[in-house]
Amino acid sequence: MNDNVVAFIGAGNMARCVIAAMIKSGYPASNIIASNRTQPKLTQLAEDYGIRTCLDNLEAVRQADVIVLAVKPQMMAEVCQHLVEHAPEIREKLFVTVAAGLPVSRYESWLGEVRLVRSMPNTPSLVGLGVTGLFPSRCSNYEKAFVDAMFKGTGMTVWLEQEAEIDHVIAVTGSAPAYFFFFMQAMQQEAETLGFAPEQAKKMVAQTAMGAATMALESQHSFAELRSQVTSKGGTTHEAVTSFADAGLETMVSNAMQAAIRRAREMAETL
Ligand SMILES: NC(=O)C1=CN([C@@H]2O[C@H](COP(=O)(O)OP(=O)(O)OC[C@H]3O[C@@H](n4cnc5c(N)ncnc54)[C@H](OP(=O)(O)O)[C@@H]3O)[C@@H](O)[C@H]2O)C=CC1
Ligand SMILES: O=C(O)[C@@H]1CCC=N1
Repeated sequence: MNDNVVAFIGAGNMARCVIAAMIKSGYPASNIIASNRTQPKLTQLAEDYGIRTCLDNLEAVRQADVIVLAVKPQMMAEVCQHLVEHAPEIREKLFVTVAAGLPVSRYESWLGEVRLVRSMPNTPSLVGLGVTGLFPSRCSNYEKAFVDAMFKGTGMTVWLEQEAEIDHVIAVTGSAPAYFFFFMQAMQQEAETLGFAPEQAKKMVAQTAMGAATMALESQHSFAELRSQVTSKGGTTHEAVTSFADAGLETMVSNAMQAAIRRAREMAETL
């Protein structure tokens, strides 16, 4: 499987996350190539992971068995149409896309009836603690197994039966690191107001988040039970949590997740 050459078109945040995961799980750097419209990120990727890079998307896809489309959704039509116009033979290759919003039918309108996996990783993939949702179209079992292995190093993979579930994965895991970062940012700000130095406050908050997440993963208890273990009757946590509840935390979270789903659907209609 490691003989397949994988080309990343677009070498931004998400390409970097997946490349890091592949290298970590032992994929040969010589079989990974990234192309980007500008040089700086390519130089960094080559330095960090020893992969091959180029500035020409066509050069990258011509060498590849698997093509990972990792540009922003707004750029995808232009990128796909350029590839297929100048290298129509790539229609025979396996495509993987990381883009939010764009449905399989849109890729088929640009590329024809290609074999494609829609993926939705998240940024913690960079440290092997991500979650990636995967939806296959026209793929063989071998190709699904290959893509699963490609993303295994991102952390956890979840194969989906319905394409619409990709939008749910966006809300639950794809966009979600930002929710936690926002929460931690707010906690750090308050910790600094209380007098902790910025670096110290950041570490205290992040360590607490990691501790809580690790406990949740290792424990059989529900989130509600774990929360109640922290909450002494008549104590401090009760006051803090009641303040969140009174401010409508659950509704806020639900609204935010639904907003992410709505935007993914809008993108599917407008891009
Ligand atoms: N960030 C995230 O958490 C997640 C993102 N995604 C999806 O991943 C995709 C990429 O997002 P992200 O990595 O954050 O975005 P980035 O902006 O970091 O990366 C996109 C890259 O594409 C390059 N690019 C743009 N146009 C072209 C082109 N014509 N040819 C070659 N390269 C090009 C850009 O180059 P330049 O350096 O010149 O700008 C940039 O490096 C999006 O579709 C997004 O929906 C999916 C899951 C999570
Ligand atoms: O914000 C976005 O559109 C992308 C998809 C999920 C995370 N980042």
